[in-house]
Amino acid sequence: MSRFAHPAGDRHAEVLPEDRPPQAPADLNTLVPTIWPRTSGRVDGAVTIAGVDVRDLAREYGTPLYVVDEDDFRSRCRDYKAAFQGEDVYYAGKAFLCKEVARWVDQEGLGLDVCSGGELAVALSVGFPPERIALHGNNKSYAELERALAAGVGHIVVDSFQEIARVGYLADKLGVRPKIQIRVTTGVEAHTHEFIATAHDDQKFGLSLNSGAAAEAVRRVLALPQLELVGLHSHIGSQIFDTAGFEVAARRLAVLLTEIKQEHGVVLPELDLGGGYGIAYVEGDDAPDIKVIADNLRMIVTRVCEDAGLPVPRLTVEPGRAISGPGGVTVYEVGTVKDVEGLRSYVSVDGGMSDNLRTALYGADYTCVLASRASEARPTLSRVVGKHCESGDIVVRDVWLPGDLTAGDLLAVPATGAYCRSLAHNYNYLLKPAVVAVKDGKSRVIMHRETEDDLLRGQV
Ligand SMILES: Cc1ncc(COP(=O)(O)O)c(C=O)c1O
Ligand SMILES: N[C@@H](CCCC[NH3+])C(=O)O
Repeated sequence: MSRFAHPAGDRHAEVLPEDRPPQAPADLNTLVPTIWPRTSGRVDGAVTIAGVDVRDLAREYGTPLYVVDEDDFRSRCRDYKAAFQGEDVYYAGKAFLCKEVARWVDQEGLGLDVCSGGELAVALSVGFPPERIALHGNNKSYAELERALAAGVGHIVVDSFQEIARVGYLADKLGVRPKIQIRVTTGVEAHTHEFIATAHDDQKFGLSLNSGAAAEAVRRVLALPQLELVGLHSHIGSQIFDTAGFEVAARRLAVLLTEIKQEHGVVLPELDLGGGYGIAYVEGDDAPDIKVIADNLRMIVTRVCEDAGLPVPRLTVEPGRAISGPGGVTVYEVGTVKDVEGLRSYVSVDGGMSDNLRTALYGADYTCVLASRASEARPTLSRVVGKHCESGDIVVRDVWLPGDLTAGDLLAVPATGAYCRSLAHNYNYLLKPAVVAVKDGKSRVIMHRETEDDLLRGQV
């Protein structure tokens, strides 16, 4: 739970003036380990990531800048692989994908979840093995499906009756027999922001268990011999801390597996429980331990299936945020500092809602530190804002920053490795920042900063 959470307990609720943090932390220079990349620290007062000083990064590549700690990313892939040993882990590319990240995911032996033709194109462009790719999406086009089938993508996760017909038609046309999972809406009300909960009935994803649509989808897929129905899929939402929702979903899917066996005599070998594992954004956020989640999920599915006399299916999980989020840091340069008497200090940086939409979109919590030097100046309650023409353009809603903060200082916002670059946009024609990977004291660009030529290309 966030330090600044609303008393009602909704971590995404608007922070009201009376909810302001009661007192400043004793030391503004400390990097709280749970929210910074595994290799970060301070040297000479400045923040370093993987041994690289953020001042050098800002000088060499400019700001705003996304910094990705390669070892942090890879180590989290390994953590998931170890926790789910014998099962399948697919990285959800929507969290953050580029060619280099696709290579890391491939080298670490994970699968890849893509949900558009664009994500698929990135993966295929670096030779990501198609059999380890799963294609998701609630409105996959004929072109996207055809490309995926032609490439030999390992799983298509079907999301509607129309799509089942489309895939059936295309499989016939191409002479292939794709593996199909059915995305099931389990009716679980995940404890997260409304916009990122995906398993209650009143939303766009999946086929409802309650209404019988999921069971009907099973019938329709089984009726098409050109499709190989291999399993069920559920994704209950994102940034979830409370593991109970995963367990309820797993139980409900296992019940459906039993019903499928009774109705069709078919035993499905796979169960995909999706992603959604929360990460710490601010001090006090208590991210679930992946080993505990893995053990619980396995135990529940085993118990339900054994009770029903079913073989235990192979599990798949699809973490996105939990792999790329913690290793990412955004570095900004301070442009102006404006004290609003009796309220707070407004610190404007050179990016904003175009490089991190999450605060504006979900009221998400972030924190930040002065990164280019240490300071013992008096802590000042501050709001870090961007440079967009929008008063909701907030990067960090409430944070204590040193009172001597000034133009030219660098701020670093941790835990921005997921859903920041991937949600980036060009509002006000700001340029999407570069992404730099750091490792063993070295840095390299893995996504170039956009240029004005990029913005003007395609305009007449
Ligand atoms: C089907 C599916 N799998 C995996 C994910 C990844 O979620 P997260 O980044 O929260 O782990 C998502 C996004 O919420 C999703 O829609
Ligand atoms: N974009 C969301 C997560 C969406 C997950 C995809 N279904 C976020 O930043 O939290």
